[in-house]
Amino acid sequence: MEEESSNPDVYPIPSEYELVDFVGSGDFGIVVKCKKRDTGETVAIKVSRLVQYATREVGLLTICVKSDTQ
Ligand SMILES: Nc1ncnc2c1ncn2[C@@H]1O[C@H](COP(=O)(O)OP(=O)(O)OP(=O)(O)O)[C@@H](O)[C@H]1O
Repeated sequence: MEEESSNPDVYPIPSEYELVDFVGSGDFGIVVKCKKRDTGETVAIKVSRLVQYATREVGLLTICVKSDTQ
């Protein structure tokens, strides 16, 4: 039986995206392959289990992007 944490149906995907496939899961959430409905662009969306995890990861990625562009 599929583990609940690996089931994309239990996670919200923004309505402008269509769910294509489940990609993988980490300690803090899942990653799904999606297609943007208006442009057809393929993207990976990470859905964190808790908003605190998302906030922390966005903060860390922001630091990485800033460091990379300096
Ligand atoms: N942008 C991406 N494109 C394609 N696959 C991705 C992308 N981001 C993550 N993945 C896949 O989804 C899986 C889960 O990613 P996730 O970031 O949730 O966990 P992780 O990389 O194992 O780290 P952690 O457990 O610390 O969160 C990854 O192992 C990888 O296979």
